[in-house]
Amino acid sequence: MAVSSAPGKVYLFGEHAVVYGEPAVPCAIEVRARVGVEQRSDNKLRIHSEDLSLDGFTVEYAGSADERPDVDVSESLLTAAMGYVDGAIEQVRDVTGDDDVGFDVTIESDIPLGAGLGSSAAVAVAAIDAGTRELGTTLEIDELAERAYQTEYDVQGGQASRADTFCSATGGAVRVEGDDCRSLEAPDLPIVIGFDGGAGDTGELVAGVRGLREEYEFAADTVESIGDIVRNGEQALAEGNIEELGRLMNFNHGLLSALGVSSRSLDSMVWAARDAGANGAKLTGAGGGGCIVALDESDEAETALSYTPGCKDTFRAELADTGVRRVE
Ligand SMILES: Nc1ncnc2c1ncn2[C@@H]1O[C@H](COP(=O)(O)OP(=O)(O)O)[C@@H](O)[C@H]1O
Ligand SMILES: C[C@@](O)(CCOP(=O)(O)O)CC(=O)O
Ligand SMILES: [Mg+2]
Repeated sequence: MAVSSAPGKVYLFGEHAVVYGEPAVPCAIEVRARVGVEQRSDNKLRIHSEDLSLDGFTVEYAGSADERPDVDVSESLLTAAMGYVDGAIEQVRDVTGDDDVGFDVTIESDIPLGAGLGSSAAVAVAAIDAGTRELGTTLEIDELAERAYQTEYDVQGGQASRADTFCSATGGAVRVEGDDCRSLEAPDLPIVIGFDGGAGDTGELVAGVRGLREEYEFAADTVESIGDIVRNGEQALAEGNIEELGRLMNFNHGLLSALGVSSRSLDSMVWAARDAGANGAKLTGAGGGGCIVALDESDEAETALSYTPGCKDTFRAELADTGVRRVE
């Protein structure tokens, strides 16, 4: 068996706009998905996941949808849950040229699902890395990131950026603009996360922004303005200017909100953090529900969030310097 782990991430700036070629700056954080992959003697795929928003489940099937057995979870949840793992295993088969190989896949994840912390990218990166290693191939990080991106692209209906997957594969802070992906020097940032306990559907939210952008020129301009914020944000990050980073994050949240991807609970967590003196706060990832990211050196934002109705969990996140980790 091969086991790999990969980190989740927060977006300092640029989610959604990055799908249309604007730059984005995500940072990997120390919450991880661990995926174990073991080759089977038949061609079946067995997926066991411990940390979905259900009590864990196991499915075993031979690859085609109609061969999937009934399990005690809703069809939509199961399809969503298996999409990324199926896609990752497709990539493993493509690398090794072995189309008939079966696997037992075990997923353990600390990353809340669908909450904007990049659980999908972490699962795809770790599964492709462990699966290819199980068959004797160790991928270069760039190829691993590219193949994980292909998985997200396929599952999200052809609407995805390379930001999450590159960040999860390489770790640290990164800058992604189209297919140009690079690592950035970043100071140790005082990152605080607030989580409303909910989730958003990435594919649907991306489609919503796409629709607005096609319908209104001002929505397209809003997407471009997010790109301008990111370019300023890179400068502030290089200078370690936390005040400026916070101000730009606030601005970025406002534009995401204008694009319809915030929610009442995300907005209340953002305001709770700001009122408590955070340098800035914004939603992270696709939005709709899930997490906000704030910058605050003191404990005030975390304390305020813990008393905020609608905030289910709050914690400080360490930057993850390492991306994919080859555990076994
Ligand atoms: N522990 C897990 N086990 C199986 N699949 C997972 C797990 N964590 C995440 N996933 C996959 O990732 C999807 C969520 O990804 P997405 O909607 O992009 O949100 P995010 O990446 O912000 O968490 C889930 O529907 C599931 O397919
Ligand atoms: C909205 C988007 O920019 C980020 C989605 O992040 P997450 O899956 O919600 O963590 C989509 C993408 O870049 O593929
Ligand atoms: Mg995702």
